[in-house]
Amino acid sequence: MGQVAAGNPGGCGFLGEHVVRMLLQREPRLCELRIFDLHLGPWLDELKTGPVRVTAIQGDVTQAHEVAAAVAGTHVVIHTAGLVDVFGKASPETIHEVNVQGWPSVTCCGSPWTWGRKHMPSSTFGMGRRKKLQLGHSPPPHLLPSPGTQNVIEACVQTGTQFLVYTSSMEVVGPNVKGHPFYRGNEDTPYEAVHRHPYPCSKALAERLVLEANGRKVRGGLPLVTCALRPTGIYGEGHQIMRDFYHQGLRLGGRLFRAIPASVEHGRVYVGNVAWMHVLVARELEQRAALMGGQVYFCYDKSPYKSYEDFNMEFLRPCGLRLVGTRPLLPYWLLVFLAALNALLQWLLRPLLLYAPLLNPYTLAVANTTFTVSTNKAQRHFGYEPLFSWEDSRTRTIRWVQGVESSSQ
Ligand SMILES: NC(=O)C1=CN([C@@H]2O[C@H](COP(=O)(O)OP(=O)(O)OC[C@H]3O[C@@H](n4cnc5c(N)ncnc54)[C@H](O)[C@@H]3O)[C@@H](O)[C@H]2O)C=CC1
Ligand SMILES: CC(C)CCC[C@@H](C)[C@H]1CC[C@H]2[C@@H]3[C@H](O)CC4=CC(=O)CC[C@]4(C)[C@H]3CC[C@]12C
Repeated sequence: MGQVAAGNPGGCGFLGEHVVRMLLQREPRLCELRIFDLHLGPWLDELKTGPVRVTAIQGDVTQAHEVAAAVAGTHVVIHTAGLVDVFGKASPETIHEVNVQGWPSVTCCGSPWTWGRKHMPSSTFGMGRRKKLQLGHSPPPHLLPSPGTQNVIEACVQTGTQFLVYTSSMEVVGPNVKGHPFYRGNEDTPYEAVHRHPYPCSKALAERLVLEANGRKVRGGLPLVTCALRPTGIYGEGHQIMRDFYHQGLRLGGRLFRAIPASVEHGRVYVGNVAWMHVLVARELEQRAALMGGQVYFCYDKSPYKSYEDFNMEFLRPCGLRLVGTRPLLPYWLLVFLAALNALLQWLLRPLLLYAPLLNPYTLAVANTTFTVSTNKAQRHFGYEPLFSWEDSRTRTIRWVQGVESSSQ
C-alpha cells in the first residue's frame, strides 16, 4: 500500500489525542489525517504545519451524513469516539445512541429500550462462539434517532473505506454483575459476561456490531476488515480521573484513604501503548486481513498488577500524596451503603442538579473486583511490543500530574 489517509472519530479525547500524535510521529506513509470530534481541542492547530494534511472536523457520530463526509476517501478509520460515563452523567439512552446505534434495531435479551435498566446483553466469552445480535423491527424512518458506531460502520461501507479499528474496552468482558474475578485472563479465557450498566452494555453491543461487520462488502466490492481493541483501565497524560484523585488528595491535606483491599488487582495500561497498538493495527490490517479481521485484542503492556488505588499511588506518591491505611478504612458494607445512598441522591436530585460522585454501586463493584489480563495475542498476530516501558510510562505520568499541580496553582 502507498500513502495512507486516516480518519479518527473521537480524536480529541484522552486516548484520541495520543492516537493522533502517535499516527503523526510513527506512521511514515500517512499523508492525510481527519480528526472528527464533537469538541475540537486548541492543540490541533499546532499539528497543521507538518507534512501530513491534518483536517479537524467538528461533528457528531450520531449524525450519519457528518460521519460519511468525514470518512469518505480514507483508507482506515480508527474509531475512538465514545461516551465514557460510569457516573450517571448521561442517560442510558444517550450512552447507547452515541456508543452503539439508534433505536431500536438492537435488542438485548428483551424488548428494546429496556436494555438500560433490566435487560443487558449476556454472553460467554472465550468459548469460540459469538452470539448473533437479535435484530428487532425497524421503526418508521422519521422515528429513527441517529446511531453512533453503526454510523461509522455504514460510512465505511458506503464510501469504500476498507479498514476499521474500534476501541472497545475490557468492560465488554467484565467485571460481571456477579463480581467474578478475571485473573490474568486472555482473549480466550471463559468468563460469564453479564452486564447491567449502560456503559459496558453499550460497549459490548458496539463491539459485536463492529466484529459482525467484518467481511461486509464496501463500495467497490472489497471486504470490510474490522477489529476491536480492548484496553483495561487506561492511565497517562490527560487522565481525568487521576487528576480528580490528585485534587481530592490535595483537599484532604495530602492524604487519600484506602477504600479497596490491596489484594484486588486491577488491569491498567499506559495510554501511549494503547495508542501504539491502534497505530500498529491500522498499519497491519491490510497485510494480515485474514488473521486479524473480526478479532479482538486486549491492550496490555508491562504495567504492574496492583489494586486501583495502589497503582494510582505510583504517580501520586511522588507528587506528595500518601495513601492512609494498609487495609480499607471503612468496612465494605458501609461503602456499599454509601454507594447506594449516592445512587439514591443522584436520582432524587436529578430534577435540580447533576450529582455524579465517583462512588456508586457500579464503580465500587468494578474497583472491588479483580480484573487483569495476561496475553500475547497482539504480539503473535501483528508483532506488538509496548513502545513505552513501565518506567517510562510512570515517569511521563508523574511529570504530567506535577504539571497539573503547577498549572492549577
Ligand atoms: N478511559 C479508559 O480507561 C478506557 C476507555 N476506553 C474506550 O476508549 C475510547 C476513548 O475513551 P477516552 O479517550 O477515555 O474518552 P474521552 O471521553 O476522553 O474521549 C472520547 C471522545 O469522543 C468524543 N465524542 C463523544 N461523543 C461524541 C459524538 N457524539 N460525536 C463525536 N465525538 C464524540 C468526545 O468529544 C471525546 O473527545 C472510548 O470508546 C472508551 O470507551 C476503553 C477502555 C478504557
Ligand atoms: C471510591 C471508589 C471505591 C473507587 C473509585 C474508582 C473508580 C472511579 C474507578 C475504578 C475502576 C475504574 C474503571 C476501570 O478502569 C475500567 C474502565 C474501562 C473503561 O472502558 C472506561 C472507564 C472504566 C469504567 C474505569 C472508570 C473508573 C473506575 C470505575
